[in-house]
Amino acid sequence: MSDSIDRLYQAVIAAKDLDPAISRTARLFQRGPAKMAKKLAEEAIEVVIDAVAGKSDAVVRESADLFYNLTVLWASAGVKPEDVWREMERRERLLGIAEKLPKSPVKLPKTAPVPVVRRRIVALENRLRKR
Ligand SMILES: N=c1c2ncn([C@@H]3O[C@H](COP(=O)(O)OP(=O)(O)OP(=O)(O)O)[C@@H](O)[C@H]3O)c2ncn1[C@@H]1O[C@H](COP(=O)(O)O)[C@@H](O)[C@H]1O
Repeated sequence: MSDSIDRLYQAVIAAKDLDPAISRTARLFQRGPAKMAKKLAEEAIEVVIDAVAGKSDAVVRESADLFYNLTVLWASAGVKPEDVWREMERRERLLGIAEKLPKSPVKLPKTAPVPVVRRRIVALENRLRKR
């Protein structure tokens, strides 16, 4: 999937300085981040509506529109896809570590200094399951 988004991002970068009369991307860059954000939000809502309605084909189409508008906003904000992939890999490693944390707090001998109470890292799926 990331290859497709990387290619889309390159296409968006290549299109942003084209004639706005023929390129939607150039038109979005001409109108600026607020318009880009509005389009992205609209697409996100369209994905939600179609998903709730059980229209999976429409979810596919609207998700492609969502990814397009997201890459446009990334480009405008100076974000590259690899920045996002790096953050996702960091979280994967972090959650991976969380998986290895003992489920119950570690029993420390009385003489040990009182540990700084940190928010226990709970794996994402556990958090979702508790909702
Ligand atoms: N991947 C996309 C892409 N996905 C979706 N869209 C556009 O986004 C629209 C979907 O948003 P909407 O549903 O809001 O469509 P709309 O209602 O007609 O739009 P508005 O009237 O609301 O502005 C589609 O109709 C497409 O025109 C895209 N436009 C361009 N790309 C790619 O971006 C690159 C640059 O293309 P140009 O912008 O055409 O130069 C190319 O590689 C294209 O393939």
